[in-house]
Amino acid sequence: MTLQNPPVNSLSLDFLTEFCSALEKLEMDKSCRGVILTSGQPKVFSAGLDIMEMYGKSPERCGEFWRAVQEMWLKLYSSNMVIIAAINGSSPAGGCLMSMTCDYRIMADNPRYSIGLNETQLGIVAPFWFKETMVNTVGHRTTEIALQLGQLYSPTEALDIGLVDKLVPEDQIIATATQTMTKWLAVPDHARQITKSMMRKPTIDKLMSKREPDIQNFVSFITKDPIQKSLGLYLSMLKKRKS
Ligand SMILES: CCCC/C=C\CC(=O)SCCNC(=O)CCNC(=O)[C@H](O)C(C)(C)COP(=O)(O)OP(=O)(O)OC[C@H]1O[C@@H](n2cnc3c(N)ncnc32)[C@H](O)[C@@H]1OP(=O)(O)O
Repeated sequence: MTLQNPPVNSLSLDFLTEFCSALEKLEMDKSCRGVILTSGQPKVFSAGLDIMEMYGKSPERCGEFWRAVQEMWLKLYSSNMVIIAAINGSSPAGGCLMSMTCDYRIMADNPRYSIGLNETQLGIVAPFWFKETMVNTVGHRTTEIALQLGQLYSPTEALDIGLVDKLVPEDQIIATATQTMTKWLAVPDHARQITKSMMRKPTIDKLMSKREPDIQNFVSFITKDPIQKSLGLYLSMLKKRKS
């Protein structure tokens, strides 16, 4: 699957809806046992959640957006397929979350790229299921530091802490992902799927049982004046940096 939402694959409501529907089709297709997730945009895997979906929007619209973010995470994290992330660019915040839902992460070895959950840098707080996905990936202590600082890691640093599993030159990323997929698909599906579910089920069940309060939480947090102000400042910083 190639992410195509120019310019930076930000995760808008429309894009998330289309992504989930495409993933669902693959999930139901019994001939499809694995997916390689990559970006069709240069230099960026995904810029994370579309900040415009959280800035100046009505509570109803924010709620609809957050449900779509939850759905994307639930579909990816609980997928029966082998999902390999071929991270061919920067992957901050929601982009890092998306990568962490995959079974294996291969990143392009380019020091200009970065990956991590940088929410605190925007003045917002990663919800419990973002936090738990990271704990499940890199461990508690590393997550504590990473989340409080809103740390973005270079590919080498990400490999050191286990946030990605392998670095390769960018032009070899799909070939490496394909070789890795062959290895994963050699394991009998039922045994691998049960094992995957055993590892991830507690975190998935937790969000499933708290979906509505999590939406309410997000809406009441994101629509607060100081949070809107922080997002506005961050957006203008992004635009200024460009000019
Ligand atoms: C309770 C709340 C919990 C919320 C949980 C998760 C939050 C998130 O996921 S918030 C999103 C966090 N994302 C970021 O901080 C990334 C911001 N973007 C960047 O750092 C860079 O854009 C990036 C490294 C991805 C790419 O750099 P460039 O290739 O140099 O592109 P530009 O910076 O010039 O960006 C092009 C264009 O896109 C706009 N943009 C970038 N990111 C986003 C985004 N996440 N949402 C919306 N729009 C984004 C950027 O402003 C530029 O716009 P124009 O100036 O209008 O062209």
